[in-house]
Amino acid sequence: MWPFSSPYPVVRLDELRAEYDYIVVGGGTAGCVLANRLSADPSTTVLLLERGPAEDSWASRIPLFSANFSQGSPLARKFESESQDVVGKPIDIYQGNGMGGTSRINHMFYTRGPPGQYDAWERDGATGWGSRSLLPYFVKSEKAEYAEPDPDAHGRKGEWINRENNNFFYSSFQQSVEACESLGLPSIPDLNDPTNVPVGWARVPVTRDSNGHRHSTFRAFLPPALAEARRNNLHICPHVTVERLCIEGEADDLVVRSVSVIPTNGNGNDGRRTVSVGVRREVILCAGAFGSPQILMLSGIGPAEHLKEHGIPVLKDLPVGNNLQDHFGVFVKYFVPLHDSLNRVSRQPLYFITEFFRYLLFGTGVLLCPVVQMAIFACTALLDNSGAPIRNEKPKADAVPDMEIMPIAFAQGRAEKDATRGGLSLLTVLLTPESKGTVRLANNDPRVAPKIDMNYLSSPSDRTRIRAALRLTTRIASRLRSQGYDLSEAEAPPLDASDDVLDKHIADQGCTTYHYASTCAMGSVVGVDLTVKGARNLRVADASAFPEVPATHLQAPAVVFAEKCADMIIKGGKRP
Ligand SMILES: Cc1cc2nc3c(=O)[nH]c(=O)nc-3n(C[C@H](O)[C@H](O)[C@H](O)COP(=O)(O)OP(=O)(O)OC[C@H]3O[C@@H](n4cnc5c(N)ncnc54)[C@H](O)[C@@H]3O)c2cc1C
Repeated sequence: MWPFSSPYPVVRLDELRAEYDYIVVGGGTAGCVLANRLSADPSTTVLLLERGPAEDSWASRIPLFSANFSQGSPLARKFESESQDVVGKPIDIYQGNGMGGTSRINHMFYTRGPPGQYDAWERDGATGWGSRSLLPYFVKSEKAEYAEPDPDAHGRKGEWINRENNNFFYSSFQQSVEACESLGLPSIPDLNDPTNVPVGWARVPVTRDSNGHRHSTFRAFLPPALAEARRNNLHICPHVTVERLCIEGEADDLVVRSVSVIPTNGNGNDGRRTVSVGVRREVILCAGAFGSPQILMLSGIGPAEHLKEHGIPVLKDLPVGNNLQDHFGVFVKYFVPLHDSLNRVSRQPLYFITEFFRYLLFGTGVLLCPVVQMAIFACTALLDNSGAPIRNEKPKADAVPDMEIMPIAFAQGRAEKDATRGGLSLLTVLLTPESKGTVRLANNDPRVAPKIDMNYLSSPSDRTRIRAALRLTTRIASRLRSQGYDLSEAEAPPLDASDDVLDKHIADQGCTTYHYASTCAMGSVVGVDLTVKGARNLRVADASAFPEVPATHLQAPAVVFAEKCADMIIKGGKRP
């Protein structure tokens, strides 16, 4: 129902019950799924605790506005990383802050990831996490709203809508398709069908509903009518920060008894007003790749030496916060005609007003945020020294692409400053990094961002592969130009650039792609049932639990981790 006719049914901190069966910490991408599934049984009580707000305004659902997270949105939280050697400065990190979490501010791409990667996880010991085991969970949550989705690969009855971008909004996308095909990178007909070889170019589906609104996991899994219907057994409490878990027992038999919560925006005495809520069965952490390890460490589960430095009694020595991964990206920027670029919006106010009314009246146009509609996936091992795909080396069905190029019909920097031209960025991304960073406590305050060191390109193989990926990118740009597309270098290395020139470009244009993962990795921190090692009733089910960062965009895998976690909890019965 939209707009809301009555306020969203939330529960205040002072209204919480003394005890719940399940407490879900973090109402983000994964947390909304878990709260939905666990509260489906009316005899089960569930509490969902979220640091940010629950309001879901009209503007926050318009794709273009809601993806503009860096302009001080209350739904986004900004951190600064430690200085990164590769770019010589800290990088800005953003995460969602509010019900729906990062699915409220992200770019809405719905991509599941290559089946070969999940199968490799299973071979490495993650029993039950192979592609065949995960497919039913992808299908369960999905409502695929396109013409004829293959029923073996897609769901049509789930809660979470995704749809294809049928027509290309900017001509650079069609030009990129032609460039790919002439270079020997074929079409992937359906990026999310596990029977397709995941190498080539593909249209990227997005989580947007038929009204042209962002379909976050908040909208999908906890819509107002459902929250209202379940208000007796599902309590949703926004604007609170989980401080720590109160845990009893010995190192290999820990039991969480309660969760300590404080108001997020409180100050002075109010800010320290701690409420303790008891848990009968389990606590599930869904506070994201920075929040979940932070809460574990504040609760005494983490690297022993680090906890001692902060005066935190060590309950369990685990490598929490290690294994931080992200997809490192490098912008390659070109000038293109202004009319073929989102940069036009800021140059021509009249154009923006026309597009605004076009969206209001017809639900189409630039406010749908059609700046990325296709992406290119390749394996650097199958490129020659010049970056061109080797024609007689075909990837296998279980290939895991290690690079992605996203043509983005927008560019910052020089392209943004030129009033007469627009920008096109070819964002070149390393999908299977070997480099690992860390998340560590800055201090003992749960509201203070932890110290984040991404450690990008610390593995020599990562640098070699990002250079190879950039060579393919410049080759694609060269094809665009030879096809007659009006493109010239803004901030881009030339074709056949040396390693030194590429390294300088990487230092200038390296960036995060916001895919933070694996800080409570399966295998080292949680087991295959997502239970924290040594704990009886504590699981982690969000992007921090991935054994490694999936070679794709992360929201669909995060939802699948939540789906499988809920299924394991429901089938497993009572704990402890
Ligand atoms: C700008 C951006 C664009 C992206 N684009 C895409 C895309 O197009 N497609 C895609 O697949 N992926 C994309 N991603 C990545 C993807 O959205 C995230 O990896 C994924 O949504 C993370 O889900 P999560 O459940 O792990 O965490 P989140 O969704 O971040 O949820 C964590 C929640 O926990 C809350 N929380 C944290 N600490 C506490 C605490 N102590 N107490 C209470 N609550 C707490 C937070 O407020 C938040 O709501 C993007 C990410 C960003 C930042």
